[in-house]
Amino acid sequence: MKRSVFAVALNHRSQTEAWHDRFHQSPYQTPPKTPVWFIKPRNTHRRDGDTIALPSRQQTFSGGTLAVIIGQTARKVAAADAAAFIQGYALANDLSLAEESFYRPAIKAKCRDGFCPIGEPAPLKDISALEIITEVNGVGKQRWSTADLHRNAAELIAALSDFATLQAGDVILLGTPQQRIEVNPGDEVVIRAAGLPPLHNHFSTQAEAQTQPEGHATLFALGLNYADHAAELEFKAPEEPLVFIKAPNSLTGDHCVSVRPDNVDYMHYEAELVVVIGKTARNVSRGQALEYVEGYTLCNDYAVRDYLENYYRPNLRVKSRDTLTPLLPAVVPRSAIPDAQNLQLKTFINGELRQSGNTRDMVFDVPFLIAYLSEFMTLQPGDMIATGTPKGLADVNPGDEVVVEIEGVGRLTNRIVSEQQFEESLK
Ligand SMILES: O=C(O)C/C=C\CC(=O)C(=O)O
Ligand SMILES: [Mg+2]
Repeated sequence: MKRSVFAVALNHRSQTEAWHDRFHQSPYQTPPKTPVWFIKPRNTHRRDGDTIALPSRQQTFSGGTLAVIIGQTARKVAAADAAAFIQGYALANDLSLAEESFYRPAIKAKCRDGFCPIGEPAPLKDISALEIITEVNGVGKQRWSTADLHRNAAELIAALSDFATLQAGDVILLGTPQQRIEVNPGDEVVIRAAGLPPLHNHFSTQAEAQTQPEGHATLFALGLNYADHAAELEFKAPEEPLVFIKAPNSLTGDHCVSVRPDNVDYMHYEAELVVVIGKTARNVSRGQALEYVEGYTLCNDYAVRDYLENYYRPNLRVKSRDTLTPLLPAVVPRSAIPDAQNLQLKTFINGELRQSGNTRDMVFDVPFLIAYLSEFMTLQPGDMIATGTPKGLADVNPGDEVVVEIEGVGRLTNRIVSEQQFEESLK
């Protein structure tokens, strides 16, 4: 079953109390206005009873939480109606390295292999004050209540489905308290809550590789991976890849529409080379990395800058909106692209050239990115890496035709429509 696992940070009162002063300082400036979403991609997914390998020389923390399972397609659902879209609940463990910052997406801390085991589902009538208990080696270590969450399941379904259409089987993790329990190799951890099957996992230094990953292919994206684009946004080029994950609901195809939300000031295009993984990659060296590439395609990584907040920036509400990742379906085999680090990228708006760059200007090249990600995540065939965009961004408006073209890879055309036009088209 293909599914997406969404999670939310800073949703527990103990977290916002602990971070209160920091929220008013750089880089955050103000407390988050909207849920701080992140994605637990398919390499993190495990089941009850699975053994989970812990990274060496780094502290890993348990994050027992409640998972809400979506039962039917949910698009722009009001909180008052959300119950009809909930199939059931399960226990989950949102494992993480230390949460030292909420500014940029925490891929290395939260998306490591096995960092999201989810238990068996069951229906529950009332989760308004459900106690989530964590036991380590048979000893109760943590107990927290869903009554202390800022947003409940219905409110989170409403917030997420407002910009990302959810499908049956999708999951939302409701959050974790500030205090986290450290887990070590040899530990047996059980997450319990009344009315739900417990979630048992053994932790070790080694674990069997994930056989058939269940979730959607992961679409990684790079922020500020061209120094000239970083400069135009008044950032320095990052010293480590700025990786975020785009949700599959945002994908659309060639000659499709992309929806510009009404009442926003700035939605811009981003021409990007996309690498498609062709075979399972884990701990791959930079020198071997291209052997794991099936081929290349291209995407338009649109962004609605009005929705940027300094929490897991760029946040899902900016980058994972329905229809805002047009992707060329055809993949050009690696053999046909002798040097992916020397390709011209162009964007045309209504026939006028507006963006032009070359993949040689990437801050982190394709082999580096594959080696970097595969050091802590198993990359599977079908996973993709959108490698960032060069400078030359501009606003787009309803009626605009946007063409992204990458030398030797292809040409992707899409048209901008308003939210109102799009809603009309669905009737
Ligand atoms: O934080 C920002 O303003 C920019 C983040 C991502 C930009 C992006 O998608 C790209 O550089 O490509
Ligand atoms: Mg981008």
